[in-house]
Amino acid sequence: MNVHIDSTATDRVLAPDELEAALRAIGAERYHHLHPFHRLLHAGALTRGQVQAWALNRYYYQAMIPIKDAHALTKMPAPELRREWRRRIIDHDGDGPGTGGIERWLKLAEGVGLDRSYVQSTDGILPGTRFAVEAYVNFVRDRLILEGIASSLTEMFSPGIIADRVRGMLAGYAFITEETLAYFTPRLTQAPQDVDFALRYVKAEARTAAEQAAVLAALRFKCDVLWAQLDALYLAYVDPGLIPPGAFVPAAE
Ligand SMILES: O=C(O)c1cc(C(=O)O)c2c(n1)C(=O)C(=O)c1cc(C(=O)O)[nH]c1-2
Repeated sequence: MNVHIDSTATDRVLAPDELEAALRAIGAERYHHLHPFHRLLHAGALTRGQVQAWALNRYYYQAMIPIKDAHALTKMPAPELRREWRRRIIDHDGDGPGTGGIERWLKLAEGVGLDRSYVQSTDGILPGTRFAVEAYVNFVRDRLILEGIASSLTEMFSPGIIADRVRGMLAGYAFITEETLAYFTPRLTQAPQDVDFALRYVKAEARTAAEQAAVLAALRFKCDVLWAQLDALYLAYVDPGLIPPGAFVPAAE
């Protein structure tokens, strides 16, 4: 698979710290903390049904992350790379029944009043969620490992939004407790650990202008994956409220 050259790239090779600054600038401009759906969610401005729609749809992202990471593993020739990356799969899948991020997300979904088996079926998710999440999995499957690792770097920006979310949701919704949001607590340490490795890898391995352009494009793509999921939620459950056939319909409140 070829490296994809971004039309906005310059020919100049960036110093590693310049590359990091360019990655951070993408987050400042495009990360999903800026999306109107998140602003409403974190401000306590949504109904319980809208919060349920968010939890239900985001489950699909959570459930597919280890599949995405398993694709990444198949492209890693070195044991030390795989050792680092397989930790991510364990973070999400756990190392036994009842453990791991996916299980904690199911608890969050149950905590907001959803049925666990309905969530696991993914029957009620939006088409936009499905297509965006699958685009991420396919991206990591089909592109270079450098691009796959770079696409995980949205996690550079997640501790900030997670802290805002937990604070805002606890303050804004009577039906949310700290226990409901327990998913997010370990993410505050896991995400920086993930990023530490991925950022070092990308800064060391993206040596040509074309590789650096591919890394920047991968992060923009991933911001789009996250943004598109929130667009789908906003359109279906906020404004204009176009719920696609077969998707989750909140109970009247
Ligand atoms: O709550 C968030 O806003 C948020 C964002 C992201 C992200 O930036 O992709 C991830 C997560 N959470 C998360 O919990 C998570 O496990 C995760 C894995 C990945 C990835 O790309 O491998 N991103 C994220």
